[in-house]
Amino acid sequence: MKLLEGKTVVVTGASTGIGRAIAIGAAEHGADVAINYARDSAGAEQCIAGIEVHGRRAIAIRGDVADPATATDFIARAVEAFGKVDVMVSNAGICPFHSFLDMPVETFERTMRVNLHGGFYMCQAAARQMVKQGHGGSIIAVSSISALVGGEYQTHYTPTKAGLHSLMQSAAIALGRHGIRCNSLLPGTILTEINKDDLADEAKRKYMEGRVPLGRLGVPEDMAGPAVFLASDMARYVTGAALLVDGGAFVNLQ
Ligand SMILES: NC(=O)C1=CN([C@@H]2O[C@H](COP(=O)(O)OP(=O)(O)OC[C@H]3O[C@@H](n4cnc5c(N)ncnc54)[C@H](O)[C@@H]3O)[C@@H](O)[C@H]2O)C=CC1
Ligand SMILES: C[C@H](O)[C@@H]1OC(=O)[C@H](O)[C@@H]1O
Repeated sequence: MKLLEGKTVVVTGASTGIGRAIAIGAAEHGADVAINYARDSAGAEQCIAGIEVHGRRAIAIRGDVADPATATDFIARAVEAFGKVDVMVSNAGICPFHSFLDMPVETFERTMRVNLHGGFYMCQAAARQMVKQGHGGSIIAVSSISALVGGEYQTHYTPTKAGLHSLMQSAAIALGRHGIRCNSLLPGTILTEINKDDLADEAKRKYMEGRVPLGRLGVPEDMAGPAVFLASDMARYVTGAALLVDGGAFVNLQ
């Protein structure tokens, strides 16, 4: 069964990793997809090809999500191409691992701007379009298990992920009357570019794997099904919720 037939899905930071897998998963379920990407044109092209393989239309628009103008431009270009926006997946993010006591101001501020401010601008721009269209919609923020737990080298990052989930809770209230659902997706540890260096440390990787009851770290494609579910009418009464997709890592205390 195709869950997103006839829908337009927009995904930020989709040239790689989780964003790319969600964009392609949405196309597999019948959606036309607009992707935002920062710099990696080759990655964006691969994502477009992955969408088109499923017989769906795709466009890629370059832009830094930290700039509010990127969000209005992205939504306008998606509407120009496909006529509407039904689903926003705000996925773009960075996690430059760094210790707390000597965190450079620029690293802290950039992480905030990309992850939290960027997510706000993108979700707001999509919501404005959905309200104008008048037939509801679904907004998904890619938050993290890190919204729930800390990380020694992620003191600048985990607050952005908690903030995104909080944003979805408040937006769910603000937008419920318009039939727009807002939820967050909380991936556990997923093997992507964002943690390639961190997990190159064999001991760290083994430790992280050992924490997962399902016995392996995640891959980007593990996020596609949960995102498609939240985007689809199967989740028509789900809003303000957080869907943790971590192989069971969070509950594995002892
Ligand atoms: N990999 C993991 O273990 C987890 C990742 N996440 C989140 O998933 C999201 C996707 O990350 P991954 O796929 O893992 O890593 P990734 O590094 O492959 O993907 C991040 C994407 O965001 C894009 N991006 C970064 N800054 C941008 C900007 N200023 N403007 C536009 N795009 C920008 C990158 O170009 C890249 O395509 C991030 O928000 C991350 O925080 C959440 C939980 C776990
Ligand atoms: C980048 C990290 O490996 C990753 O990001 C998250 O949000 C997860 O909690 C992991 O720590």
